[in-house]
Amino acid sequence: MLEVEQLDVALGGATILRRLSLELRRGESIAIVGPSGVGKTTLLNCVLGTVRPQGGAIRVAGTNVVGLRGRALAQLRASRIGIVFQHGELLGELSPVENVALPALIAGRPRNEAVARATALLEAFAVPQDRDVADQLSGGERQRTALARALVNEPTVVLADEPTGSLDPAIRDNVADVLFAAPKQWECGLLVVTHDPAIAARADRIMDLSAMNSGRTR
Ligand SMILES: Nc1ncnc2c1ncn2[C@@H]1O[C@H](COP(=O)(O)OP(=O)(O)OP(=O)(O)O)[C@@H](O)[C@H]1O
Repeated sequence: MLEVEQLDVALGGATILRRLSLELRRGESIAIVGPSGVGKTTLLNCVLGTVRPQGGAIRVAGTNVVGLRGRALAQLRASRIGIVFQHGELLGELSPVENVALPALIAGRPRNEAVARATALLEAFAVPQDRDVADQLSGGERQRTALARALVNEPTVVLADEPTGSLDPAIRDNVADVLFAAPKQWECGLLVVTHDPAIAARADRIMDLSAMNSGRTR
């Protein structure tokens, strides 16, 4: 699903990731942990193709992201990768269904199909659908909507950067239930960056970047 092989990344003259390898399989979740500045978000950005590594390969469903540009990169990202951010990053003035359907519409799916899939995902994640705009959703509902949006194009890989970081503990657990059920339920791989040990512990595997990055120099 996702193979990272011997990844070398330097930013601003400093080595961030060195010879980093990992393999994420279908139905599996991996928590990426490590101290602030170790390169967790940088790793996600490399998978997205927004940070270009100096060396190594990142294969998403067999296609190497490294070296892909422009339209080919955008297409791979849209069809194969879903993203969940810390604060949901929904479009507040659109409805929950519109937020979730949007990536499917951009990918060229017919409107009725996009709306039907968005509606089904929101229902599965118990997000109220009678709200006019996403700004009316609670924090937990927003994150569940963001996960629905990440899944709407049936991605190979879901990347989540501190997806529960802005939630209080009771709601955090509810969002984590939905998040960690996703790989098996929707047949994708899940890469979660987190500072929260309770969230990391729910992943199938934990990778500590400070331990994995051999010979890192700052
Ligand atoms: N565009 C850039 N140019 C130079 N340095 C950068 C750039 N982007 C990130 N960095 C640096 O790379 C290092 C890794 O950043 P990254 O955001 O990946 O860390 P992180 O592990 O996700 O940290 P946190 O847990 O605080 O979010 C940091 O020292 C950061 O300042």
